[in-house]
Amino acid sequence: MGEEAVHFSVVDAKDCKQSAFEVGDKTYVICRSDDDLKTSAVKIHDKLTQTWYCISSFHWLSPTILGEQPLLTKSQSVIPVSDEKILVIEKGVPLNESIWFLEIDTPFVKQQRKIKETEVVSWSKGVIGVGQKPVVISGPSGVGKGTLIAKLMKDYPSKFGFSVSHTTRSPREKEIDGVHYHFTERIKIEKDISEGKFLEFAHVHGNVYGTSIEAVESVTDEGKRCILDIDVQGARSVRASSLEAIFIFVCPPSFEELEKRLRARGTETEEQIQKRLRNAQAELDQSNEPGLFHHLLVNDDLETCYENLKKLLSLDDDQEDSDDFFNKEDKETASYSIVSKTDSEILLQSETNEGKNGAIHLLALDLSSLSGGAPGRTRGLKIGSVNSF
Ligand SMILES: Nc1ncnc2c1ncn2[C@@H]1O[C@H](COP(=O)(O)OP(=O)(O)OP(=O)(O)O)[C@@H](O)[C@H]1O
Ligand SMILES: Nc1nc2c(ncn2[C@@H]2O[C@H](COP(=O)(O)O)[C@@H](O)[C@H]2O)c(=O)[nH]1
Repeated sequence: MGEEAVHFSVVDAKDCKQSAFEVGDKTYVICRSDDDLKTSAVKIHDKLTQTWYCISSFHWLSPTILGEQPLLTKSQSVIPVSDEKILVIEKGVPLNESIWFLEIDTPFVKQQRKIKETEVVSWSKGVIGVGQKPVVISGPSGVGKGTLIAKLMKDYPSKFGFSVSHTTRSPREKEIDGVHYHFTERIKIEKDISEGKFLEFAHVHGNVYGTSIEAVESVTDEGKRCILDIDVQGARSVRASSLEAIFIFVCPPSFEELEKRLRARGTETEEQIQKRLRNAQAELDQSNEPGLFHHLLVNDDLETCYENLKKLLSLDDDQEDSDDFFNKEDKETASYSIVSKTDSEILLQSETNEGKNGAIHLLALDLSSLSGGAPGRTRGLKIGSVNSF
């Protein structure tokens, strides 16, 4: 962007310790929590019912605030970017720690509001770049999903990361807590699910299995492509979520061969094997459903199937994550204020980062490619330096 193209329009950006914004029929106040002055609190005023939702002994008047919350710094710069999200820039931290969105009416928030029957908002950390799309692998029990994924992890340890699911089933011999699964109690997983910490969950073969938002995001944050091994119900839920992924269904060469593999694995009782085989038929029936899986792979000969899986993954035209900007320039503490906004771009001005000749450092935050990450992260931010003046 050239010098002449820089316009400072008057925008509704609040730059202070407490910010209030009207979006639709509601006013959102972002402020410090009374209990812990470093964390944020959100109060919501509904103009239609003239009701305040803030921490209260009446639970229906306390808003539910989901997601990891930003630590409040000396001040924030805040502006609504759409009817769905408010952008919050925290000051005095490295830029890649400073960009947050308060989701006020995204599909995820709408869904949670219905479930909880109260006001809900959700914090989501802004992340530069899109990362590679996660890969969801489904297929009947015993078809070889785990075997294929293990080979991929062994051959490409720096490229792929496994989404470690939670389950209420007991560990098998050689299964390690935190590596193969997070083995958990039903009461604990149900509480976490009700608090919106899970991307998806399902009752599978008599146990609860679920993918936490953290399981997926921690892999993507490491710069790796996340692999999910989940059943068809889970795949369906992820398909309906904001997470954009590649969906692969692994089929057995025959039902007889599937049964043979399941028995040969020797990890289930006869009763469990029968249950898994019944569920296998139902899963196979859904594998061709339009709009569910992008690819079907037959796992007959393991090596051939593995080669086909590798081909599918390398053919995918995902963009590489580009965090060059942060690597080069902005690991250091920065304080940026919002100075102007268009539909797709926000201009930020550094307060501390003046150039040698006293020039003001400007950054353009491009919101045009925001893509659905799992709730908890807003990926697809692009950022670039604007000519100083
Ligand atoms: N192509 C193959 N040919 C023969 N055996 C195979 C093949 N692929 C996997 N197996 C074997 O089949 C058994 C089941 O494989 P695996 O545990 O990977 O299945 P899975 O789909 O992950 O099952 P689950 O959903 O129950 O976790 C294992 O003993 C594995 O070694
Ligand atoms: N919906 C989900 N399904 C999951 C998850 N993790 C695993 N699974 C599926 O469960 C069955 C059984 O697994 P097992 O380890 O007991 O053999 C298998 O189909 C997995 O794909 C999850 O987080 N969500």
